Amino acid sequence: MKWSRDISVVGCHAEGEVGRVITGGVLPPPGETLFEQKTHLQNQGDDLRRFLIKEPRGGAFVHCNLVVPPRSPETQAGFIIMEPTDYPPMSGSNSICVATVLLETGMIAMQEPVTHLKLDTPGGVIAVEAECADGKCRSVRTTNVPSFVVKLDASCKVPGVGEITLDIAYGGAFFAIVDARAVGLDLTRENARRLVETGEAIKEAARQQHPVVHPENPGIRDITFVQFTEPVREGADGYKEGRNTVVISPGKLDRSPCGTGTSARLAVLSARDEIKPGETYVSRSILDTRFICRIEAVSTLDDGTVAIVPSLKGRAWITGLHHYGLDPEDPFPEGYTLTDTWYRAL
Ligand SMILES: O=C([O-])C1=[NH+]CCC1
Repeated sequence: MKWSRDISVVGCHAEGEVGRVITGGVLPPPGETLFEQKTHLQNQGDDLRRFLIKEPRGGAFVHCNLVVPPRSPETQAGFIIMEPTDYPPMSGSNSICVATVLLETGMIAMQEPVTHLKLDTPGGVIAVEAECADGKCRSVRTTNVPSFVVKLDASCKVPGVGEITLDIAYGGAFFAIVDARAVGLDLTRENARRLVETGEAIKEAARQQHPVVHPENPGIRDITFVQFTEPVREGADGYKEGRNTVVISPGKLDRSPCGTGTSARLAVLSARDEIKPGETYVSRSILDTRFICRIEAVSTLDDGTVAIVPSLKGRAWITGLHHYGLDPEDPFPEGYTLTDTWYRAL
């Protein structure tokens, strides 16, 4: 066997959402910050993402996280999130996968019963609290970056859908949040393809009609995801509970409750005075997996925007240890896609 590339990857999923973790074979990209490193990868090193996420080594369901040395003070490691078409600044399910892999593979020493970490991401520093026992992470609580509302009840004209109302908020990426009833779709597995098609149409229209930029980082801009929601109700355990599903381009649903999407939704609920700091909120996915969430604090951005600091707790499971190699004669060194599983050509 003669490979020109040999990349070590730990397979993992958090509450059903795949979050593979690159643990070897890739040097850190240049850059003084994780955001600069992410930008370098995006602009000059995207072959890594294509090699691992496109077929035949990946698929439209794959997310990959590159572990890099920390850049911010007091952090123990950093990670850069690579998705089927994007490099989001932060990701809840991926943060739970990365923390679980770092601790269960011993890259960072596990402390039982609780390990506290600070991890560096392109969207900022996040705090992680992992409940550990017998060498395993039983749960991971991530305290996310400040999340805030951009617009409530914005109008959006969507070809093939009509005029709808949506909220726009940031939770580590920008989300257009739509009540699923407005498009006549229930959040069921059977509706997955229709939710994706409708969500992608809404995303394109919302990006054009509602351009957004992060007040503290002009490099973080544009709506990345559409989140469909069901109304908040009281769950069986007495906590407020809301189901959602997030559409991830080019064409899949987040199988987890989506930590950044839930963070954006909590910012909207807080702005509408429908949830208080410290109150438990259960976010459920289309698979009915759960993140247990809270608003940990209320803060203000540099421009005076009111923000919340949300946390989400869930669990990840390691599914395999992989070496992805490139045979110099492989005809697909940067992979390929077909619209049968990728929904649209890339
Ligand atoms: O949990 C999260 O924030 C996400 N999961 C996949 C895309 C973003």
